[in-house]
Amino acid sequence: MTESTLAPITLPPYDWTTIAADLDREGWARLPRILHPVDCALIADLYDQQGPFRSHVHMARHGFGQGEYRYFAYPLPDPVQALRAALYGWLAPIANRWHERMDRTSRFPEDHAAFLGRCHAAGQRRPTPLLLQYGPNDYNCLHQDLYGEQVFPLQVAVLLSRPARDFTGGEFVLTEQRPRMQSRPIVVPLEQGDGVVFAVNQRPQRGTRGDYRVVMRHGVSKVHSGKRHTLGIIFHDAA
Ligand SMILES: O=C(O)CCC(=O)C(=O)O
Ligand SMILES: [Fe+2]
Repeated sequence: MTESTLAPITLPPYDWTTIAADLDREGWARLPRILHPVDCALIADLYDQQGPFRSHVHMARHGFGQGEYRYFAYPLPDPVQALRAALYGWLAPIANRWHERMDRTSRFPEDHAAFLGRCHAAGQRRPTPLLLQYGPNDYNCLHQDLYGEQVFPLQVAVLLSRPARDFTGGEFVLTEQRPRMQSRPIVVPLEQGDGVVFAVNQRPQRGTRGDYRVVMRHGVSKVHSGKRHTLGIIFHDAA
């Protein structure tokens, strides 16, 4: 199938007040049915084409886990570009509140193009949206997608495959590291087309004596059978 068969993407009418409250409380929130199953299949099918990508990473070679991913090249395929820009618009105010609560001085512009301008000026010019592919026994070690000093504190992953039908195992996992405490594990059940928005690294947590910072990481448990594809949307570009 060709890229041109991908229809324009608009976001479902989410309740962003509830999403913001979930993010504040838990550090993640579900974005149900952000992509239609047809678009999920079309985007996953891009994986085997050369054209849309700038690089190909075999995770085992870097100690990142087992499985592979490809970073999209600019210009991004329409639906990826549309999702990235639309999601940023809703997430930037939440990111700004988080920065304020964490006593960070920088604030994010309303518009994603303006934030990318800042990344590019800082030497972070390479696109970071990616397509991941996992087969049997593949997994993704806990990590943080940091690519330079410019960091947007939230990112989104969209499950493109059907759990139990296309693959088994392969759960999306988060950990939360609180000061002076052991890490807390979180499993996020996703259906095909569901997105999850989550903290890239630090986030503020409300405590009895004001806000403190917790550190989050994300990864994927071992895939037992089948093939699992994910679309990753990271808002900062890479050096
Ligand atoms: O495959 C997944 O669910 C996780 C992908 C990931 O690490 C990312 O989108 O940054
Ligand atoms: Fe990641």
